[in-house]
Amino acid sequence: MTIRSYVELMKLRIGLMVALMAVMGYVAVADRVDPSRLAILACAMLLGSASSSVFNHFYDRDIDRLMSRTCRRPLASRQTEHPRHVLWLAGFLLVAGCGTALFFFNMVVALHLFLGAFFYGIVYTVWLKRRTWLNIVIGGAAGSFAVLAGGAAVDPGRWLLPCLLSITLFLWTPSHFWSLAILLKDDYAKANIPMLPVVHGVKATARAILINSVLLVGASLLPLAFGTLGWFYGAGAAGFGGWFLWNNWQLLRCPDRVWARKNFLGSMIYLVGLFVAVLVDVNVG
Ligand code: HEM
Ligand SMILES: CC(C)=CCC/C(C)=C/CC/C(C)=C/COP(=O)(O)OP(=O)(O)O
Repeated sequence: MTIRSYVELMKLRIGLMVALMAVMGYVAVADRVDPSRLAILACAMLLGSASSSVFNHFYDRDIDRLMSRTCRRPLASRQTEHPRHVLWLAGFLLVAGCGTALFFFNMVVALHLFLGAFFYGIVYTVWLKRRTWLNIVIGGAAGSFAVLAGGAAVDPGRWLLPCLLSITLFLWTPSHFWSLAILLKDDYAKANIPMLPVVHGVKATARAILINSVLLVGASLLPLAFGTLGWFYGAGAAGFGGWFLWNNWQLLRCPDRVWARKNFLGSMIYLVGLFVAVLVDVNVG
């Protein structure tokens, strides 16, 4: 396997977004942002996310082989005769991530980072993904731990706002993934993975996305309701939320691949929009 293959195992583009969520948790509660500590936090989250992604590649290599989107991945395409060796990389990354969090911040940050990796690598990948369409509803908590880790990096005692934002990220994940699952329905059916569109169909999935996103947008306004963020955030959360719900509504009216892709990409735009809304509110509000 090449270096490029090992980097591919880490799913770094997703890890960068996970790190961004930790940054969101940090800036939401920090009185003063220390750029060097923020960079260390982001690196620790990237290490934790990469660890669970490497394990996910290892554990899922059999089903990845069956899906057109994933069959060319390093372990699925048998770039190595001894895939088990990547578990040492996953372990090293996890120890490096948790050790960085413990050394530069505190035990709470390290615990949240570990739990994020555990929820993705074990709860979602091993226990749920192949068993139930609820896999993403429960496994989606993985990303929530990134926000909690970011808040705890400032002060574990300032837990309310990071908790409220982590509820938002928890509810964001199903809408994010189910949109993609509509696009990948045939792939998942080939691999016998019980994703919602495979089990209940595209229309039911589009309906579930809309219902879930109503809860998501409602939850995103909790920081305003609790007075932990101001109207700049509220306006941003309501604006981006309304735009995301409109996209979800179009997908329900026309549950095709075009709107599914728009919703998947829109889920990322929405999440970045929430991050910007937090940033503006804590700096301007
Ligand atoms: C267990 C929860 C999650 C599941 C099952 C999930 C599922 C997926 C899948 C299957 C992809 C396509 C990956 C590919 O084709 O390479 C993807 C892409 C992506 N996900 Fe998620 N996701 C989850 C949580 C998250 C979280 C927490 C974030 C960030 C906060 C996130 C951000 C992204 C991004 C940025 C991409 C596009 C990356 C790329 O194009 O390579 N996801 N997600
Ligand atoms: C704090 C911390 C370390 C959090 C971890 C957050 C995290 C990495 C969440 C999972 C993101 C993801 C790529 C899921 C896809 O898995 P999949 O197996 O459904 O996707 P695939 O089919 O593309 O492999």
